[in-house]
Amino acid sequence: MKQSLVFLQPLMLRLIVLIYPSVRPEPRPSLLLTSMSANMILLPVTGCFIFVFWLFLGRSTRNPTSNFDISRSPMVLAWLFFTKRYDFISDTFKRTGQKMFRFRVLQYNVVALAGEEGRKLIFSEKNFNFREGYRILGAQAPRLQDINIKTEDNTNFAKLILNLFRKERVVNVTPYLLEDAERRMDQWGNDVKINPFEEMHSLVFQMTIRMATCRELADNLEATARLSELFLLHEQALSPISFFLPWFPGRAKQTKQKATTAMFELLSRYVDLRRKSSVKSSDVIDTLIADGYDDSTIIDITLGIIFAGVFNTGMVACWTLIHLGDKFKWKAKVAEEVAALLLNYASESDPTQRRFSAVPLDAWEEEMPNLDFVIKETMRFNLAVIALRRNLGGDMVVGENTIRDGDFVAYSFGDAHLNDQIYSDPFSFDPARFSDEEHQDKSISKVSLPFLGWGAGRHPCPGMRAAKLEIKLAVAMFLSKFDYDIVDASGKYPKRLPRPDRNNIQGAKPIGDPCYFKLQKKI
Ligand code: HEM
Repeated sequence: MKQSLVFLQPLMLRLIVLIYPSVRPEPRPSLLLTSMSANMILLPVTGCFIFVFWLFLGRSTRNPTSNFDISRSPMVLAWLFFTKRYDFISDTFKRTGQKMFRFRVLQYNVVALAGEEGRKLIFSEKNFNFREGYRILGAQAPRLQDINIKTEDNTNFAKLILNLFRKERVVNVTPYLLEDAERRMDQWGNDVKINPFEEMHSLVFQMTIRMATCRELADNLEATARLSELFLLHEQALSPISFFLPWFPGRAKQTKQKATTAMFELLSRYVDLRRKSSVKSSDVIDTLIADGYDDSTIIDITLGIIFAGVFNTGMVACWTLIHLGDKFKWKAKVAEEVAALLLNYASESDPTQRRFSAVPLDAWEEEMPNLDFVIKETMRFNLAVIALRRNLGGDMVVGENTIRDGDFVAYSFGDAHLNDQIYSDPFSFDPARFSDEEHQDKSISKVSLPFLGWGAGRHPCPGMRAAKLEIKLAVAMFLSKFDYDIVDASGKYPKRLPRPDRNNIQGAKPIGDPCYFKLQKKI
């Protein structure tokens, strides 16, 4: 079988090369099959050829005898890397007992790193490119270039975000974020059951839209809900095929393009509205207009911000409340902290939103140590990011191995966050490990970069201030408005709480039976 396939190898390559311009070395217009019907037949047939070709014949790795190289079919490795990324990396490190291994994902080499040295390397090496790492192998943001809309080059996205989320702008938007939170929570009512991964997530989405666009859009709940649906549609279109064969004109590509076009049209209306308005504000769209960006670039930037924030921020807020609902001592501590903050800065007789708005940004950022520990522990426990980079600086020798020019480099946050040499009993949720209480984890301070939740080294998260504030405002308002119990569909405390899907590359989605919050209004 294998021998006959070897014989067919050049033939298959020729066929692929003839049909698809994107993999052809040189254009040959006369041989291009252009009709739709021909394509509809040829695409699946060629897809099968590609599959068989890679499954059986793709080179495993350059040196299958070394322990560094994982010798399995690149197609199987690609599948594992797409569907079971976290498990595949952790299991392979466990099995090999090494701190570094290389594997092939279709045409790409990926070097996975582990341990303190690996961590320091990936976060500090200047030749490891962040953008290139995520562009091909990371979760895919909606991009206007996918619908053939040109934008200005915006290479320093991180710097732009730091500027957009500088202190005075965040201070201006805070009262409106609180208004969003209060309005939503009042709608939830009393003695009701809500699904946090829907209701809380949707609130944080609205807050992110407010942070990232303009107040007209954030105030329009219908338009915000539509945008949320479109992000979900775009996310759901991500499949192994769309990932590794982005040019393949299948349903996933069409869905992604449809969703991106609809997002573009929706956001265009608001950019246009703000451009025509005579009253300027400090909202992101107005700031970008004032900085001279064209409409497409403004939309591309806002899509990038929403994408960067939306899955993580909403998920961290939801998981924080799940953990608090399970750890009564911490729920009480954080609720007391919120009450003390309000007492300190606001008059008790004022309405809720005004009391919360009276708390200065510095106090939200610095005077909530218990909520800080809980959020940090939530991120340690739940976020299973696989950091990605691409080596663009030539071959690099690391110990006995070489990371070649063009290789991708991957590091699983779980290697630090769920490591029992750094965090005692890492699968138990215990915010005290970060506190100065006696049962803090002493080993945390003895290693480099033990906590990576907000990035580290050359790429710290520039959205941290905005994201942390959204989470704190939503959680604080929730705790001051409600007593809540976690319940399952039958109304009882769940036998097992939901767990984060560590293999999901789009964020820590819950797996297991759904759980709900049973709410009792306090005020
Ligand atoms: C809870 C929410 C968030 C979490 C947990 C989070 C986490 C992270 C992490 C871990 C990294 C580093 C990734 C790596 O090294 O490979 C990062 C980078 C980044 N984050 Fe966030 N982030 C959040 C919210 C946001 C928001 C709201 C924005 C935008 C406003 C944002 C924009 C970015 C950008 C642009 C980078 C890349 C920085 C660079 O290129 O140097 N993030 N984030």
